[in-house]
Amino acid sequence: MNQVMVVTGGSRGIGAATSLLASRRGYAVCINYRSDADAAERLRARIVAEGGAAIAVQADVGVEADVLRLFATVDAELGPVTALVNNVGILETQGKLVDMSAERFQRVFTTNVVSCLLCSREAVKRMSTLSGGRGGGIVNVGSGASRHGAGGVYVDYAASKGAIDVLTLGLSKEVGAEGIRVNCVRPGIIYTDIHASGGDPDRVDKLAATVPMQRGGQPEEIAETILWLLGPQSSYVSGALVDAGGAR
Ligand SMILES: NC(=O)c1ccc[n+]([C@@H]2O[C@H](COP(=O)([O-])OP(=O)(O)OC[C@H]3O[C@@H](n4cnc5c(N)ncnc54)[C@H](O)[C@@H]3O)[C@@H](O)[C@H]2O)c1
Repeated sequence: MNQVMVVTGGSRGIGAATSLLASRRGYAVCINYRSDADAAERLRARIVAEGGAAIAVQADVGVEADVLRLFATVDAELGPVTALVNNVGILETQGKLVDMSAERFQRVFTTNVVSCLLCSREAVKRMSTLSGGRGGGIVNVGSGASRHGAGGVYVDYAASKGAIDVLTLGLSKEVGAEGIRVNCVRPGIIYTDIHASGGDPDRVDKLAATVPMQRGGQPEEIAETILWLLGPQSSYVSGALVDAGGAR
């Protein structure tokens, strides 16, 4: 039977690199996207042109009804999910906590944390060996920000990534007996469009200069770590928070 992966926010950045690599490693892939249908369709077509299987599904994964529709579509078109990458994440403009609204906190937590809870719940229902599933793997994309507070300029984002760490630890214990491994990769400074939303276009280069390995990372390097965490080579790894940040 097919290995089926759902990648949330899979049309660009780390999500796109993961979708492409997963296809090359034999997964049928669901590329979830929220608004960029063109990018999702281009990636889907590229995967199919390479001989892979992929679908692109629009869904805001912070919205429960969208998540239910997403997983039902995957069931119908690819079969039950065996690997989930909770990749979506948003970063708003830099700022001080005292200037942040409750709406902003809610927006960041809904996208970064509630999405992870909703998608993980739907995946576990389908993967659990206790209810007839084949087992599987979940990788949450956290951030080094949960260790260092995102430099103190996005404390809301850092707090949401702290929640992802704890969600990983707790869920890995909850589903360990159900044939499901749950891990978290915590990227450092990676060259993607997320930095454009921070309000300082030079910030990513300034941050990359602070990395002990003397460079920022590429999305493909995080994708490799994610595929490792989902693959047989990491068969006894669960509940791990894996830093991929060049020692930063
Ligand atoms: N780039 C970095 O330096 C870095 C560092 C640490 C952690 N991360 C994390 O990596 C993950 C991927 O980020 P990226 O750097 O590739 O950024 P990105 O902005 O390129 O990709 C994020 C994707 O998620 C999508 N998305 C956002 N909200 C969504 C929603 N509600 N429903 C569906 N899709 C949604 C966006 O449209 C986008 O395609 C995020 O969780 C981010 O926090 C990135």
